[in-house]
Amino acid sequence: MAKKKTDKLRSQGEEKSVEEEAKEQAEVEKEEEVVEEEEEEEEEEDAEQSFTELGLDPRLIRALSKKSIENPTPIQRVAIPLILEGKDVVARAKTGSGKTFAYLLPLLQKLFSDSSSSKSFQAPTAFILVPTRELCQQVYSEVTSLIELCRVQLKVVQLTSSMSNSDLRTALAGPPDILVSTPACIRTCLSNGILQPKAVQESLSIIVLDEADLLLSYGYEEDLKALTTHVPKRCQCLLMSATSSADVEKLKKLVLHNPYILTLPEVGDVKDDIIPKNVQQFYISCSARDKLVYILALLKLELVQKKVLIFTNSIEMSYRLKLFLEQFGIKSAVLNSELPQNSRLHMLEEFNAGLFDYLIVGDDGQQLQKEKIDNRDNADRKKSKKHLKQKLDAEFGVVRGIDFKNVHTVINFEMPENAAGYVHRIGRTGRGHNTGASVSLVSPDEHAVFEDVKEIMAENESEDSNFIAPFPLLSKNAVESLRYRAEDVARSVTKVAVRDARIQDLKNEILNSTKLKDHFQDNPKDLDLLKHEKILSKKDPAPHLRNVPEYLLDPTTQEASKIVKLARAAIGNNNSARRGGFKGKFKKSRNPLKTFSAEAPRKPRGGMKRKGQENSDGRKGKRKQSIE
Ligand SMILES: Nc1ncnc2c1ncn2[C@@H]1O[C@H](COP(=O)(O)OP(=O)(O)OP(=O)(O)O)[C@@H](O)[C@H]1O
Repeated sequence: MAKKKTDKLRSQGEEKSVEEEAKEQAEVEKEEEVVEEEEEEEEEEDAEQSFTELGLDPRLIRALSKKSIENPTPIQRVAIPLILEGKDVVARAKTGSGKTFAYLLPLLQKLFSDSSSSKSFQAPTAFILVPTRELCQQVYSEVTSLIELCRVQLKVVQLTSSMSNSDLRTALAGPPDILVSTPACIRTCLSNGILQPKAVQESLSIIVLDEADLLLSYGYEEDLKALTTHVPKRCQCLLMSATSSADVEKLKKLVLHNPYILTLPEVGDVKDDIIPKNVQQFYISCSARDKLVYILALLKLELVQKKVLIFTNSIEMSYRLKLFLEQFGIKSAVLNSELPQNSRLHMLEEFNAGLFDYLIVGDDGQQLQKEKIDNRDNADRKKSKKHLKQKLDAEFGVVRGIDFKNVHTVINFEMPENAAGYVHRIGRTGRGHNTGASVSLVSPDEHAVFEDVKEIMAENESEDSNFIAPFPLLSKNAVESLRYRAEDVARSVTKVAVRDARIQDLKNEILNSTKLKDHFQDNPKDLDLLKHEKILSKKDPAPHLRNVPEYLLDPTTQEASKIVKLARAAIGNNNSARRGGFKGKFKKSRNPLKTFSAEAPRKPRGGMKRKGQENSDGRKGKRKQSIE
């Protein structure tokens, strides 16, 4: 570059001595160096702007550092200073782009300085509203951990609609500084006089609507309307969303007074450019029947990197897959809407902590029914248009917003119902600054949805954009070499085995409850009862559990089943093998599901529940429904 400048000087036709030229050349070079240095510094500043430069409190920076988070993500770079300035903000950024810290960090910082004045208030200073209980728990954990690391005196509570009025009252006594909840629960608190509207008007200084694009589709519009009438004008409102849908626009008008809209360039429109660029996407075309062989090959031959999140479309298929993989020594856990809330959270924690590598998610859409809208009229809901939309959103109800940590690969064992579901599933990898990959097993009857997905990818295609390529690492021979064994084992995973596994998971959850352990210490007879029931059920299982009904078995499975029975008889051990036929091969302690220690009280039959006993989230016995 310096040379160019000197050439230019020459081209101007000036006659100079060699000495003068050398001097000039040196000056130009020096000048260039300075310019280059300045440019580099500017670039670095842009890319590496630190949390300190964003004006973040050193306590928060230290806390982040302890979590190995050193540099802000783009959304954090833009949002944090604005929120610190007190602006209302609508922030749209891809899933996994760090939106939670983008609002939590400035929110906490504001509360650090307000904490002394807020003590006279009768209601929390900050509300964080999310669509599901899982998200509630996730945000609550994140806030609690930051507060602990910062060593500040701030109190945070999470409230769910399933808590009794007295539990809600107890939680709100004080009051806490931060309340994490769903809109439905806040409405309950307001209408039951647990939260006084006047107190809210006086205290509330910041309200966050997280996963805003889901709040309306989850049916919270009326709840939000009920709350907004009590939100004071001076209250700062933040709206965080992964997409820019009509619902977000509606919500913006409903809640925000004078919003500062952050439209990050990488955020698309309804097509939702929300798959991180650092996720490589692959597909494998195969018949539905061959999917088990293919996934076995992928995992057994270690062709995908761990940790792996595997999506199916039903709980039944999830357990089938788990039992199938288990036969090959691949241990996994099933996350599904059937398991009680605390078990799901506990399983997530274990997966995130790296205690096991394969998590199968039954993305069955039922979770929504359990999670949202606790105390409202279902008949009305069924009639509403919203209900239809909720059904669609349920597609990613299990996964949306949940922060699965360090997932390297997402496998679509079954394709989701629609392209939006695909995008949300794939968005579980490549989060933060990580890279990731996805492999979708696509059968002929899933081609329509796959075509939709490809269309979306093509629309977003640019030089460094996403595309879906055939999975290159799996040869036909490799698949064929596993086919015989895989098909043999697949046949042994019967409907009854699947049902037993589901029931067993629920039982484990009951028996491993920490709170129940305390209860059993006080009431040993209750434990005897449960054990007795276990022994009885082992000795004398109901015929429909013991024997696979004929109509469920194809001839090969019947044959296999006979052989297994003969083999058992020959070794004189009818008890060691379980009804599923193979689960007993694995040690309890090594199965992640066996380590559940969910803290909620179980309410097994036989009146074991201690009066007033509470779940870890403050709820009183509500497990019965789940167990049944
Ligand atoms: N500055 C950062 N550096 C590195 N990792 C980060 C940073 N900020 C957040 N993360 C991590 O990135 C992951 C995704 O963050 P987060 O859950 O906030 O994303 P999100 O945008 O809210 O996604 P979603 O829309 O799916 O909820 C989390 O594990 C979080 O700890």
